[in-house]
Amino acid sequence: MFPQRLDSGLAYDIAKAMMDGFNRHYQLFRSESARAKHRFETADWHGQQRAQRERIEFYDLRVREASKRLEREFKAGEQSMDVWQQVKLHYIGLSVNNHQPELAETFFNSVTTKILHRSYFQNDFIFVRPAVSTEYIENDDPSAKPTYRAYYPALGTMAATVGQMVNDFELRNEFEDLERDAAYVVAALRAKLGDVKLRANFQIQVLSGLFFRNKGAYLVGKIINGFNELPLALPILHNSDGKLVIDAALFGEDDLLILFSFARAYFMVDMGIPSAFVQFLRSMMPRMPRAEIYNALGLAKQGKTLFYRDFLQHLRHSTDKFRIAPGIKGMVMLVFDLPSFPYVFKVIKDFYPPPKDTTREQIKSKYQLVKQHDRVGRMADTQEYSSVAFPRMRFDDELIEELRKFAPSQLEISDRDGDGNVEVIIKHVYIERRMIPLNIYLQEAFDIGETEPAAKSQIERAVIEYGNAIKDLVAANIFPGDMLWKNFGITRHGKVVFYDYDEIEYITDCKFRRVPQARNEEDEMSGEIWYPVGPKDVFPETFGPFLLGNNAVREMFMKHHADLLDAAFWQSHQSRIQAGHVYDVFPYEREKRFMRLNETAIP
Ligand SMILES: Nc1ncnc2c1ncn2[C@@H]1O[C@H](COP(=O)(O)OP(=O)(O)OP(=O)(O)O)[C@@H](O)[C@H]1O
Repeated sequence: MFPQRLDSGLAYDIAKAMMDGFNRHYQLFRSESARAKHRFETADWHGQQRAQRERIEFYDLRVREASKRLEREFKAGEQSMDVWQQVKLHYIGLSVNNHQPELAETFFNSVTTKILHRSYFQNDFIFVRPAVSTEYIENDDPSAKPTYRAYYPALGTMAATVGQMVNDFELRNEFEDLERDAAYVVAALRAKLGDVKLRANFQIQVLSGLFFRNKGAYLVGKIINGFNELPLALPILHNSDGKLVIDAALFGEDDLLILFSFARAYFMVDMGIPSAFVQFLRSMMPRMPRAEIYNALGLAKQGKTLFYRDFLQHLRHSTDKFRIAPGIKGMVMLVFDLPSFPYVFKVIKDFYPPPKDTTREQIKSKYQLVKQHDRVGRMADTQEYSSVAFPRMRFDDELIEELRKFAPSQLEISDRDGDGNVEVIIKHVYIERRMIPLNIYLQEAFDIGETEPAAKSQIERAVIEYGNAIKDLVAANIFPGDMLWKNFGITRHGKVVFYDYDEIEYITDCKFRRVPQARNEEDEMSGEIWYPVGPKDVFPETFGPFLLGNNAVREMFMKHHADLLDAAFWQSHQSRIQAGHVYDVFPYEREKRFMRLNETAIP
């Protein structure tokens, strides 16, 4: 029932306390993100990674704080439905002039569902879709930064403008040679645009917050000329003397999609009006769901909320059925998908056959580790959901049987809300981007015939990228544990990404060993492992037989990545990480780096 009158003072107080809780959350989130600039300037790389990790926890802490306060001060959980209806209306009123109303609504949903018993809250009490618009929000405070700045260069002043764009961020460090770098950017732009005529509206718009991640800072903007818009990102790094350089110029949607990929750590950006940042970024990457843009900006709860809304809408407007995901079934995870929807759903099974020796808690902690770790473009991000309800009629019977058999504790089939529609309710599920499993990708090439040029280049790409993926993971202190092809997927951009986390370990926790010399002929001939193996022991020489059964694959692997079969490779990386070295991770190809231009200039 819609309340006719807002007559409960208590409802207002609850709404106000909730909004205070949200504002406190966003203020802390924002100042932690803004401090990334200082960490970048002082080359505090460990601090940057720690902050990236810790910021993920902020949201849940603030939700817990706010719900405790509401219980303590207002006995919020004992209030009537009428009061809660009014709380929501007051909250909408308080959100109208807020600069992050969409986040405030999500915060309201989190706190409300925590306080009210699940069966008690209905959609009337929470925001199932936005109530307050995020269009045209501006901060009228004269001291506030605008969301983006516009520059109007002429042909002859382009390099000076690029310099100005960078200087406007007022980074404290000196540049090695900003004029030179600006000239590189302009040359790269010329090469990209060719001889285009500059139209009256020619301009460069630059988001006013720098994007920080690991050891990099990124200027993000777009070039507008006539009806064309070209996305742009300039990575700024420290050189070995602590001076700054623009390392590359990234142009176009694809380069930006790789920079903002779901397989990387979230950015730190000082944003007054996050929805305006999202709109700007979406105009550059129209195919990237808003949910993933919010995730990339570190606003993961908003990402989760939007993903779920997109998913429900997709369900309403599609007719296909959920099915067991193509590929080799997991021993630990039961994976299913909806063909028309580009994500997979992963449920932890109730039991695991040997040699798997793990528990639900351990598996969850590995997924959590990946969430908090720098994913270096090589590990898919997952969203964790509990009690997700799907329409039963959209489920393939074979999939229901599979769930009944392997994950009965996670499955409920019932008409939970009594509306006559039977639902499949899954207690706990991870959702992540769907990729083509690498074993399937390779098999496609084998089926064409390994001598066919198209198949050959497909195998080559897969094997080289697979090795590169493992090497990036190693640099980030991750040992994948299970390196079989089926545990990696290939993305739309041809990047190989790892997605099977249950056996993941830190490189620094592993013991990389050579296989000992056989003691006698019997040992040598034995098909069994005759030497003692500790729980964290890894024998890289033994990877070959599992991975390299196919000749074409073997040849390519040995050409590019034979070092992965040598314990010394792993040991040397381990020592570097132990010595505190933080590796550079580039979300763009080496060929794009300006450094290469400098190198070629050296005789
Ligand atoms: N993101 C994804 N995109 C496409 N397919 C996927 C994805 N994640 C998993 N799969 C499919 O599901 C299968 C099982 O997934 P996963 O490897 O995560 O399970 P697991 O139980 O941990 O496996 P293992 O038995 O190797 O430990 C994969 O082999 C693959 O075929």
